[in-house]
Amino acid sequence: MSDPAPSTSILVLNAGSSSIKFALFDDAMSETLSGMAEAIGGASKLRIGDEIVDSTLFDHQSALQAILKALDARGVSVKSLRAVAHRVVHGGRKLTGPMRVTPEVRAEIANCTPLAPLHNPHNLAPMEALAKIAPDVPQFASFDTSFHATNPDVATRYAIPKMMETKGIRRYGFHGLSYASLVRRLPEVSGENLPSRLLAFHLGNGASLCAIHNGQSIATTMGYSPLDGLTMGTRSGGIDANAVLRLVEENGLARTKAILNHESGLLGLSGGKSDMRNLMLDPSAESAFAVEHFCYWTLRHAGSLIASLEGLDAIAFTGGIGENALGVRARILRGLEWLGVRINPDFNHRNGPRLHADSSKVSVWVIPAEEERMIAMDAAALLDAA
Ligand SMILES: Nc1ncnc2c1ncn2[C@@H]1O[C@H](COP(=O)(O)OP(=O)(O)O)[C@@H](O)[C@H]1O
Ligand SMILES: CC(=O)OP(=O)(O)O
Ligand SMILES: [Mg+2]
Repeated sequence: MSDPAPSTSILVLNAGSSSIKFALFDDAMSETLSGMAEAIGGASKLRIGDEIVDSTLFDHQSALQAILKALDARGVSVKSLRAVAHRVVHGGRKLTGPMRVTPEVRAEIANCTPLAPLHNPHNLAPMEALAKIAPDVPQFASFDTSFHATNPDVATRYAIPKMMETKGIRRYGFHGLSYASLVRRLPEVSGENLPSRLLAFHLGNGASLCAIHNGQSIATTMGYSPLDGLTMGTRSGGIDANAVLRLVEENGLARTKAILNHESGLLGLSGGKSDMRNLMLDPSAESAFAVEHFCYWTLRHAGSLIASLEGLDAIAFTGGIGENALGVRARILRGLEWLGVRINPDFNHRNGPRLHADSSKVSVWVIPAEEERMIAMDAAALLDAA
């Protein structure tokens, strides 16, 4: 990697529910520096390249401070950046494509916080902090929801009265920046045209699937918020609305929100572990059940999306679990053997990029999520157009 070139660099901040990933891109869109604050609030680490520079990150705010300090120590001053570009998880109905961050945009992102409580506050806080520290540096936002704008109404409408729909109670879908980067990268990695019927598995702390038809999202497992669909690190995934109402009656609104967003999923099932790496190392029956629940529900949802695609040509895994947890991938792919999926175990051990055996009727790939590059490309296009 070349030296970071601060004055022409775009800094990308990608705050997930358990991590802040960051990367610097130069004018030629080469990544000059990247890192990640991971497992924030738990066994946290701040990594820059292969170096671990800090390990006590209590929350997203202290993680951001540690990132800015580490960048400064490497000669990268935020004040001299060309731009800072952010991932924003929920743009709601109004924020539908990449845009410059203005006070009005920040207010709308704040309005969408109830729809993505684990994410939007962490996306917004760095924008506000940087607007104070470096007011002259332009900031841009790219939205996880945008990629799913191509979903047909029948996929996005809940079967509830029209009045609710006009208030924005509908399915949006998330991880769109990851899926958009996967659509861009898959032909480059595979050396083949983009498959027509592609099922993408974004398996991270948050997890979702996306049915991609000729490069466009037609269905996805997350809905109104990133709570729906698969079993996740701390989120329940799909749960009957009447069960939620009963939880609210018995525990109140605030407690129920905390239970479903922060205390459920792998954490709730295992009795304390949300991190797939830790779960896979733990021999307890609870941890094994949590991993099986994750795989089983991923498969149940995969079946639904394969039906929406009317068949399947290719599968791609991405996200921290999708890219690294070979046992989870093997279990999920075993559950798809009825479709003619066959993998080469050696390829799976090497984390791909190709996983399928020659005899497979469906091609299977591991494509590292490049959300940061996608966000930097969006910001560069807006800067060039200005
Ligand atoms: N080598 C690995 N083996 C198994 N799981 C892994 C590995 N590396 C990362 N993970 C899992 O990936 C998840 C985090 O994924 P990531 O996409 O980084 O999350 P976020 O949703 O915060 O962006 C965690 O459950 C973590 O344990
Ligand atoms: C939308 C979402 O769940 O994001 P993450 O996986 O980064 O938590
Ligand atoms: Mg993520």
